[in-house]
Amino acid sequence: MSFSQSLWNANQALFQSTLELPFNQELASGTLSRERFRHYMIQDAHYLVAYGRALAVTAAKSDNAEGVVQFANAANEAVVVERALHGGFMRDFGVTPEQFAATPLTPACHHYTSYLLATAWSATYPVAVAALLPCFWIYAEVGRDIHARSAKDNPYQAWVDTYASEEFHAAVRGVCATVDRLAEEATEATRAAMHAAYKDAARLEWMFWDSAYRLGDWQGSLR
Ligand SMILES: Cc1ncc(CO)c(N)n1
Repeated sequence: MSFSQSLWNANQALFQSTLELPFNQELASGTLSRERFRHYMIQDAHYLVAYGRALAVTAAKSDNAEGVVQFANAANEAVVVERALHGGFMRDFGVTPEQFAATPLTPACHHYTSYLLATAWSATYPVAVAALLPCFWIYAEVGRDIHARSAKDNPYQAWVDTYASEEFHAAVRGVCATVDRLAEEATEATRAAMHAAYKDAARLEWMFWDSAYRLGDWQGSLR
Protein backbone atom coordinates (compact mmCIF):
# COMPACT_ATOMS: atom_id res chain seq x y z
CA MET A 1 0.00 0.00 0.00
CA SER A 2 1.27 3.49 -0.81
CA PHE A 3 2.03 5.85 2.08
CA SER A 4 -0.69 8.28 0.96
CA GLN A 5 -3.20 5.42 1.00
CA SER A 6 -2.12 4.59 4.55
CA LEU A 7 -2.79 8.24 5.51
CA TRP A 8 -6.24 8.00 3.95
CA ASN A 9 -7.05 4.69 5.62
CA ALA A 10 -5.92 5.87 9.05
CA ASN A 11 -8.45 8.71 8.83
CA GLN A 12 -11.29 6.89 7.08
CA ALA A 13 -13.75 7.21 9.99
CA LEU A 14 -13.06 10.94 10.25
CA PHE A 15 -13.68 11.30 6.51
CA GLN A 16 -16.98 9.42 6.83
CA SER A 17 -18.08 11.77 9.60
CA THR A 18 -17.01 14.73 7.42
CA LEU A 19 -19.35 13.54 4.65
CA GLU A 20 -22.13 13.21 7.19
CA LEU A 21 -21.77 16.74 8.59
CA PRO A 22 -25.03 18.68 8.24
CA PHE A 23 -23.20 21.35 6.23
CA ASN A 24 -22.21 18.84 3.56
CA GLN A 25 -25.53 16.98 3.59
CA GLU A 26 -27.40 20.23 3.01
CA LEU A 27 -24.84 21.44 0.46
CA ALA A 28 -25.64 18.28 -1.53
CA SER A 29 -29.40 18.62 -1.24
CA GLY A 30 -29.21 22.34 -2.00
CA THR A 31 -31.11 23.14 1.23
CA LEU A 32 -28.18 24.78 3.06
CA SER A 33 -29.29 28.25 4.18
CA ARG A 34 -27.87 31.23 2.34
CA GLU A 35 -26.75 32.60 5.70
CA ARG A 36 -24.62 29.53 6.41
CA PHE A 37 -23.13 29.43 2.93
CA ARG A 38 -22.39 33.15 3.11
CA HIS A 39 -20.63 32.65 6.44
CA TYR A 40 -18.62 29.73 5.00
CA MET A 41 -17.68 31.63 1.86
CA ILE A 42 -16.31 34.64 3.74
CA GLN A 43 -14.25 32.37 6.00
CA ASP A 44 -13.09 30.27 3.06
CA ALA A 45 -11.92 33.39 1.23
CA HIS A 46 -9.82 34.26 4.30
CA TYR A 47 -8.64 30.65 4.46
CA LEU A 48 -7.57 30.51 0.81
CA VAL A 49 -5.18 33.45 1.14
CA ALA A 50 -3.46 31.87 4.17
CA TYR A 51 -3.46 28.50 2.40
CA GLY A 52 -1.81 30.18 -0.61
CA ARG A 53 0.87 31.58 1.69
CA ALA A 54 1.45 28.15 3.29
CA LEU A 55 1.76 26.59 -0.17
CA ALA A 56 4.26 29.25 -1.24
CA VAL A 57 6.40 28.67 1.86
CA THR A 58 6.24 24.92 1.20
CA ALA A 59 7.27 25.53 -2.43
CA ALA A 60 10.34 27.37 -1.16
CA LYS A 61 11.27 24.35 0.98
CA SER A 62 11.05 21.83 -1.85
CA ASP A 63 14.05 19.60 -2.42
CA ASN A 64 13.68 19.79 -6.20
CA ALA A 65 12.49 22.06 -9.02
CA GLU A 66 9.30 20.04 -9.64
CA GLY A 67 8.17 20.72 -6.10
CA VAL A 68 8.74 24.44 -6.50
CA VAL A 69 6.53 24.42 -9.60
CA GLN A 70 3.94 22.11 -8.01
CA PHE A 71 3.38 24.14 -4.85
CA ALA A 72 3.90 27.59 -6.39
CA ASN A 73 1.21 26.66 -8.96
CA ALA A 74 -1.06 25.49 -6.15
CA ALA A 75 -0.45 28.78 -4.30
CA ASN A 76 -1.38 30.64 -7.46
CA GLU A 77 -4.50 28.48 -7.88
CA ALA A 78 -5.64 29.10 -4.28
CA VAL A 79 -5.59 32.85 -4.82
CA VAL A 80 -7.27 32.54 -8.24
CA VAL A 81 -10.09 30.51 -6.62
CA GLU A 82 -10.33 33.08 -3.83
CA ARG A 83 -10.79 35.83 -6.42
CA ALA A 84 -13.40 33.76 -8.25
CA LEU A 85 -15.32 33.47 -4.98
CA HIS A 86 -15.26 37.24 -4.67
CA GLY A 87 -16.27 37.77 -8.27
CA GLY A 88 -19.10 35.23 -8.31
CA PHE A 89 -20.52 33.84 -5.08
CA MET A 90 -19.74 36.92 -2.98
CA ARG A 91 -21.66 39.11 -5.41
CA ASP A 92 -24.55 36.63 -5.64
CA PHE A 93 -24.76 36.42 -1.86
CA GLY A 94 -24.54 40.17 -1.37
CA VAL A 95 -21.15 40.36 0.33
CA THR A 96 -19.38 43.63 -0.52
CA PRO A 97 -15.57 43.89 -0.43
CA GLU A 98 -15.99 46.17 2.60
CA GLN A 99 -18.10 43.58 4.45
CA PHE A 100 -15.55 40.91 3.66
CA ALA A 101 -12.66 43.04 4.88
CA ALA A 102 -14.57 43.91 8.07
CA THR A 103 -15.33 40.24 8.93
CA PRO A 104 -12.57 38.74 11.09
CA LEU A 105 -11.52 35.10 10.99
CA THR A 106 -13.64 32.87 13.22
CA PRO A 107 -11.90 30.68 15.84
CA ALA A 108 -12.06 27.64 13.51
CA CYS A 109 -10.60 29.55 10.55
CA HIS A 110 -8.00 31.20 12.75
CA HIS A 111 -7.01 27.83 14.18
CA TYR A 112 -6.72 26.10 10.82
CA THR A 113 -4.84 28.90 9.03
CA SER A 114 -2.50 29.39 12.01
CA TYR A 115 -1.79 25.66 12.02
CA LEU A 116 -1.01 25.55 8.30
CA LEU A 117 1.19 28.64 8.40
CA ALA A 118 3.07 27.54 11.53
CA THR A 119 3.66 24.10 10.03
CA ALA A 120 4.77 25.47 6.65
CA TRP A 121 7.24 27.83 8.31
CA SER A 122 8.58 25.55 11.04
CA ALA A 123 8.30 21.94 9.88
CA THR A 124 10.48 20.05 7.43
CA TYR A 125 9.35 19.84 3.79
CA PRO A 126 7.84 16.31 4.06
CA VAL A 127 5.80 17.24 7.14
CA ALA A 128 4.65 20.55 5.61
CA VAL A 129 3.45 18.67 2.50
CA ALA A 130 1.62 16.09 4.64
CA ALA A 131 -0.17 18.91 6.51
CA LEU A 132 -1.33 20.37 3.18
CA LEU A 133 -2.56 17.09 1.69
CA PRO A 134 -5.98 16.97 3.47
CA CYS A 135 -6.86 20.41 2.07
CA PHE A 136 -6.56 18.91 -1.40
CA TRP A 137 -7.71 15.37 -0.90
CA ILE A 138 -10.63 15.78 1.46
CA TYR A 139 -12.10 18.60 -0.63
CA ALA A 140 -11.75 16.53 -3.79
CA GLU A 141 -13.46 13.49 -2.23
CA VAL A 142 -16.19 15.57 -0.56
CA GLY A 143 -16.68 17.33 -3.92
CA ARG A 144 -17.06 14.01 -5.74
CA ASP A 145 -19.39 12.57 -3.12
CA ILE A 146 -21.65 15.61 -3.28
CA HIS A 147 -21.43 15.76 -7.08
CA ALA A 148 -22.70 12.19 -7.30
CA ARG A 149 -25.86 13.01 -5.30
CA SER A 150 -26.25 16.75 -5.85
CA ALA A 151 -29.81 18.04 -6.24
CA LYS A 152 -31.02 19.32 -9.60
CA ASP A 153 -30.70 23.13 -9.77
CA ASN A 154 -28.49 23.12 -6.69
CA PRO A 155 -27.69 26.80 -5.93
CA TYR A 156 -24.25 25.66 -4.82
CA GLN A 157 -23.45 23.65 -7.98
CA ALA A 158 -20.52 25.87 -8.96
CA TRP A 159 -18.85 25.04 -5.64
CA VAL A 160 -19.48 21.33 -6.14
CA ASP A 161 -18.17 21.39 -9.71
CA THR A 162 -14.92 23.12 -8.68
CA TYR A 163 -13.92 20.38 -6.29
CA ALA A 164 -15.31 17.45 -8.28
CA SER A 165 -13.40 18.62 -11.38
CA GLU A 166 -10.73 16.49 -13.07
CA GLU A 167 -8.33 19.42 -12.77
CA PHE A 168 -8.63 19.46 -8.98
CA HIS A 169 -8.34 15.66 -8.77
CA ALA A 170 -5.18 15.78 -10.91
CA ALA A 171 -3.66 18.19 -8.37
CA VAL A 172 -4.54 15.71 -5.58
CA ARG A 173 -2.80 12.86 -7.42
CA GLY A 174 0.26 15.08 -7.84
CA VAL A 175 0.47 15.89 -4.12
CA CYS A 176 -0.07 12.21 -3.22
CA ALA A 177 2.83 11.28 -5.54
CA THR A 178 5.08 13.83 -3.83
CA VAL A 179 4.04 12.59 -0.37
CA ASP A 180 4.74 8.99 -1.43
CA ARG A 181 8.20 9.85 -2.75
CA LEU A 182 9.08 11.86 0.38
CA ALA A 183 7.82 9.10 2.70
CA GLU A 184 9.94 6.56 0.87
CA GLU A 185 13.05 8.64 1.47
CA ALA A 186 12.10 9.55 5.07
CA THR A 187 13.01 8.09 8.44
CA GLU A 188 10.39 6.31 10.52
CA ALA A 189 10.20 9.36 12.82
CA THR A 190 9.45 11.64 9.87
CA ARG A 191 6.80 9.25 8.57
CA ALA A 192 5.15 9.34 12.01
CA ALA A 193 5.27 13.16 11.98
CA MET A 194 3.67 13.12 8.51
CA HIS A 195 0.84 10.94 9.83
CA ALA A 196 0.32 13.31 12.77
CA ALA A 197 0.29 16.40 10.52
CA TYR A 198 -2.19 14.81 8.11
CA LYS A 199 -4.49 13.92 10.97
CA ASP A 200 -4.31 17.41 12.52
CA ALA A 201 -5.26 19.03 9.22
CA ALA A 202 -8.02 16.48 8.54
CA ARG A 203 -9.57 17.27 11.93
CA LEU A 204 -9.35 21.01 11.20
CA GLU A 205 -11.15 20.43 7.88
CA TRP A 206 -13.99 18.79 9.81
CA MET A 207 -14.04 21.70 12.29
CA PHE A 208 -14.14 24.29 9.51
CA TRP A 209 -17.40 22.89 8.09
CA ASP A 210 -18.87 22.25 11.51
CA SER A 211 -18.11 25.84 12.53
CA ALA A 212 -19.68 27.24 9.34
CA TYR A 213 -22.90 25.31 10.02
CA ARG A 214 -23.03 26.69 13.56
CA LEU A 215 -22.13 30.21 12.31
CA GLY A 216 -19.23 29.91 14.74
CA ASP A 217 -17.85 33.12 16.14
CA TRP A 218 -15.85 34.50 19.06
CA GLN A 219 -17.86 34.50 22.26
CA GLY A 220 -19.20 37.70 23.84
CA SER A 221 -16.53 40.24 24.64
CA LEU A 222 -13.96 38.38 22.50
CA ARG A 223 -15.81 39.56 19.41
C1 LIG B 1 -11.14 24.95 4.40
C2 LIG B 1 -10.73 24.57 3.03
N1 LIG B 1 -9.95 23.50 2.84
C3 LIG B 1 -9.57 23.16 1.59
C4 LIG B 1 -9.99 23.88 0.50
C5 LIG B 1 -9.60 23.44 -0.88
O1 LIG B 1 -8.88 24.37 -1.56
C6 LIG B 1 -10.81 25.00 0.73
N2 LIG B 1 -11.28 25.77 -0.27
N3 LIG B 1 -11.17 25.32 2.01
